[in-house]
Amino acid sequence: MAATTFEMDGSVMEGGGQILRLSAALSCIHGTSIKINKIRAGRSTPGLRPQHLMGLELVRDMCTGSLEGAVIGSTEVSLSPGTIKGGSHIADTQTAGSVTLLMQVSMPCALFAQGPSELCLKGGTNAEMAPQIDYTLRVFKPIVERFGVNMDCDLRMRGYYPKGGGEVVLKVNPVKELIPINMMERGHITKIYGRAFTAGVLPSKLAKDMSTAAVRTIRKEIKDLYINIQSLQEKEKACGNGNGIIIIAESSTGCIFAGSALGKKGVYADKVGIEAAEMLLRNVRHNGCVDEFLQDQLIIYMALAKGTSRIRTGPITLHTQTAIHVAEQLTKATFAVRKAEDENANNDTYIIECQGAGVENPNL
Ligand SMILES: Nc1ncnc2c1ncn2[C@@H]1O[C@H](COP(=O)(O)OP(=O)(O)OP(=O)(O)O)[C@@H](O)[C@H]1O
Repeated sequence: MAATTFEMDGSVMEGGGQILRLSAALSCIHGTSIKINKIRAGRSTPGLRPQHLMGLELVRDMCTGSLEGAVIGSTEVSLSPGTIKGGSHIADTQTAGSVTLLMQVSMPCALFAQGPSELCLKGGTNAEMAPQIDYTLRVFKPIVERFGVNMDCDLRMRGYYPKGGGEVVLKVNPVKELIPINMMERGHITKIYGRAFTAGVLPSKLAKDMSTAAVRTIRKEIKDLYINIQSLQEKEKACGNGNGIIIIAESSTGCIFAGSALGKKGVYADKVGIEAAEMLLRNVRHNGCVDEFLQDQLIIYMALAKGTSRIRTGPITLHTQTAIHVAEQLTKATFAVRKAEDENANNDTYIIECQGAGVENPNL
């Protein structure tokens, strides 16, 4: 391993898998070795879980690097990256480990590759504590494309907890550099829509119950918009049993927000619908341009972009604070967070500003 190995403390702030994903991706992009210790020390089962391990192995393969200490349960790993070549790679969590979190770790690397990448990612597509694939496709994708990202994602099979079995194929073209984004005008909400689904042996009534309860909850606060939440029974292209909902709101200025939830044993379907609706309302109320999840997911792109990015958002999450901490340690980007004080701001409106590092793809 090269003498300049950076050490990252995996236990700081959020202390979860996100530190690992961001550190590995940035190490890969910069071609600098990294050692991450105290991995997921903030979690009840510390160390690498299948999703984290597969994510690290995927990054190692993408950058023809080497990985030490990467086994399930490990709390310390070292990554020595080589060149990011592009090409086809497969990562299979063999569990319901989230494919969207595999996308989180691998996509930034693919952007700085020598050529196009095609990544076949297997696991859970609609998993707890992670973006549902519908969130990644309908909320994350259109916004991240504003950085100049060119991606395509083919959802081949949905998979749920505990079986997994989902599959997506992600195609990413490399970029010379990323463009900064400016999302400061929230405008007004013009559209609310979504999907409530059941799959496998679960009755289709659950989807209707989730949808009805969600619409009723949103109606209490937003009275003048048609809310179109489709109830679907996944028949083909779905592995195992599951139910869940995602509700998306769009604004007149192109902002996109979501609230989502998944069914759990013993939880009534209408509760699942209400949970998603309340999440959406919470994210619409703060008058920002991105929701509480997109907030942390955009940080790495802001940090890599060439120039100043600004996003208006709600209260800064611990995930976002952690992402900023990692990005400032591993890139030359600097972030400033302040309260918004214009006439459209309320007590919960904040602005994240980033002087991006302007990382250039040396391979193009
Ligand atoms: N409902 C949701 N909608 C969209 N994104 C979500 C949602 N829930 C979580 N996320 C995103 O998923 C990521 C979760 O990161 P986190 O580090 O907590 O997960 P992890 O790798 O599973 O690790 P750990 O098990 O250690 O928590 C974050 O980027 C967060 O914004």
